[in-house]
Amino acid sequence: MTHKLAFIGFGVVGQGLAEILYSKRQSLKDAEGFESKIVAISDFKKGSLYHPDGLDFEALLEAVQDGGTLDSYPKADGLITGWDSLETIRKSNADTVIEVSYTDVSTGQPAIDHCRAAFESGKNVVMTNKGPVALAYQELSALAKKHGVSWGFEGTVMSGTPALRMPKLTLAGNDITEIRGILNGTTNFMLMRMDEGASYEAALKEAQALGYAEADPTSDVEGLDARYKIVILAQHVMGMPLTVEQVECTGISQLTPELIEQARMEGRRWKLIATAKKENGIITAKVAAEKVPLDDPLASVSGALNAITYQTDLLGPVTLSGAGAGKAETGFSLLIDLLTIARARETVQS
Ligand SMILES: NC(=O)C1=CN([C@@H]2O[C@H](COP(=O)(O)OP(=O)(O)OC[C@H]3O[C@@H](n4cnc5c(N)ncnc54)[C@H](OP(=O)(O)O)[C@@H]3O)[C@@H](O)[C@H]2O)C=CC1
Ligand SMILES: N[C@@H](CC=O)C(=O)O
Repeated sequence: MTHKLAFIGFGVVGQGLAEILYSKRQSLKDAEGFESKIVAISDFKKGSLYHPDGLDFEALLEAVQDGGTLDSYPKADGLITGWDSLETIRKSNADTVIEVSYTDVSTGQPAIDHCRAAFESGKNVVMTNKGPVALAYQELSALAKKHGVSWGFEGTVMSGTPALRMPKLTLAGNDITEIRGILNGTTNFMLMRMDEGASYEAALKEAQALGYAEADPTSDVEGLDARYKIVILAQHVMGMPLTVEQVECTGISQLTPELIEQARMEGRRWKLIATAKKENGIITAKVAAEKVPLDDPLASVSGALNAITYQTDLLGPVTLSGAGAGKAETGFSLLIDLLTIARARETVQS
């Protein structure tokens, strides 16, 4: 069967997934039996399109990448324009909603409502938006279950690097007592560039141009994005209730060239580290810039790479390193969530 997709948001990550689905369509069909079509896109400024028979991948990407909007997409019989996000979720014939709108770090909205509307309409959601997972994990997990649909959010932590799926599947049976890692690509990239002599402002601009930063980069530089991610890890991987407010949080905006130089003289490097620790059934978590010694494995994680160490009772420390942000890297996280849904559907049908 062909998977019918509705995109809410069509920025860096949305286009990243669309490019992968188009460029790998044959190999996905051959290797996985996976076929998809985009039936709808609803984006604030770029516009909204819906066609129940599917939109043309190439024409969509050409319109948005050449003109910045979907306005030049060819008009065809049956094409509907102008639906907002909730209309698109409720009225389209999609079976899966791809939620790739902005992460709102105060309320998680409107993405939480997007998930509610999708689940209540019997649609799966795959998303990279961290708000709903960090702020409404219990409610939305229960709602998806009640409606018999799937909720995938691998890309909310470390883009396509399997920071959620790897521990849940392959470390199952372990007690994970501590998680420590570099969870934000923008700040890790900025710290590398500042260590090389770039100014804070220039380093941030570069990270934005490379598609790593949040729409409001305050979330990156003040540690709010990493705070959401450690909350997601605590809830989903450690199975511990943790709220955003319980996580002490500082970012990197206070780091001056002098502080960076001083760390270098001490044989250390600044890194934005997120930690969650479980002791006697109580979880504590924080996000803060730390001067790590050069022999700490996290010291050599550079650019937009991220790394995470899971402290397990049966295996000891297990470290995973890989991309933390980026267009194709995060587009891939949505693909693996889609393939997981497709494989489960095949298993049920066979
Ligand atoms: N970039 C990355 O490397 C990663 C990003 N993420 C997360 O993925 C999500 C998407 O990121 P990214 O693609 O980089 O962000 P972009 O800002 O490039 O794209 C977001 C798109 O969503 C649109 N949008 C925002 N709110 C709505 C809404 N309510 N309805 C319809 N469209 C909306 C925006 O519209 P417009 O701008 O046209 O007004 C924009 O085109 C974010 O939540 C981010 O936190 C997660 C992991 C990595
Ligand atoms: N802005 C985020 C994007 C991925 O979550 C980051 O830089 O890590």
